[in-house]
Amino acid sequence: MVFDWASERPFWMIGCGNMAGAMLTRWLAAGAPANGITVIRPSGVAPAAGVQTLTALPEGPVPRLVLLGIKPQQLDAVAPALAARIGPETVLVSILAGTGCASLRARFPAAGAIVRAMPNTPVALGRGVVALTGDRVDAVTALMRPLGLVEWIDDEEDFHLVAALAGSGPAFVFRMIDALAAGAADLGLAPDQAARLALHMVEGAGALAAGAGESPARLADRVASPGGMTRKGLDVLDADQALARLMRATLDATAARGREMAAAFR
Ligand SMILES: NC(=O)c1ccc[n+]([C@@H]2O[C@H](COP(=O)([O-])OP(=O)(O)OC[C@H]3O[C@@H](n4cnc5c(N)ncnc54)[C@H](OP(=O)(O)O)[C@@H]3O)[C@@H](O)[C@H]2O)c1
Ligand code: PRO
Repeated sequence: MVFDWASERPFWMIGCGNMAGAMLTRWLAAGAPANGITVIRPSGVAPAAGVQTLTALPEGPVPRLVLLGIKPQQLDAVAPALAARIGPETVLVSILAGTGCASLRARFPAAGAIVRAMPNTPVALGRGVVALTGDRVDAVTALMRPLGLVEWIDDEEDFHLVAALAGSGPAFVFRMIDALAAGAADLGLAPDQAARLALHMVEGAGALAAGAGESPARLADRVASPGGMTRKGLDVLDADQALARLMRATLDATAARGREMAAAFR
């Protein structure tokens, strides 16, 4: 199913910062009509040419689609006025981390459907991940398709972990790129050259893993020539499950904050 930009309007984007802006960038690049989207944000700064950008909700018909792209801390400032404009024909899609469907339903009781989405910033290139939970709306699946991999999550409780892995994940990879470059620089390479090598290596390795049809473990074995040098490095990562434990602890701390936010923004 292809998203029908002509009939799914008005389409309001409430907030259009780093994350919603990345989604908009991709939708426009994939052919969405700029005049089919209205952005509402306090700064009034148009995120792209041709996109109607307002500082307050527009007059006129009830929106078909609302993408909530504000921070969870801003929800209670935004919800009352927005709720008054939403009707049963409205599908509300929220990208707010740690803000459950029940919290959204309590604030937007008239909405026809409520979907939580957890995108990540690589959606700007159409190579992101968008996890979805809540009311299963085919049009939302179609809307998210141009952004990258779309996955529905059955149990909303899993969404904290999904958000940690897919939503926050790019930040962890960016840290790893920096750590690889810093390590090489510390061992003697010129820092700018180390940064270039680390970045392109990760880009190529990710693309290879995505297209290989083989597990990352198998691909790692292919790099580690018997009796060669890579195995010695893998041994450092694998000793006492050092990397696996670090990744687990990273995801655990991230998801725990999601649960904490869910408790705070009930
Ligand atoms: N960043 C990520 O990688 C990521 C990934 C997944 C989910 N998320 C979720 O995405 C949401 C936004 O995060 P972000 O990183 O994009 O934050 P951000 O860059 O700070 O964007 C927040 C947006 O909210 C707008 N805003 C603030 N008050 C508003 C109001 N009263 N009415 C309408 N709009 C208002 C801001 O408008 P102005 O720009 O005009 O000030 C801005 O466009 C969060 O809920 C977060 O959990 C983020
Ligand atoms: N960025 C948002 C946060 O840090 C949600 C996942 C990615 O809260």
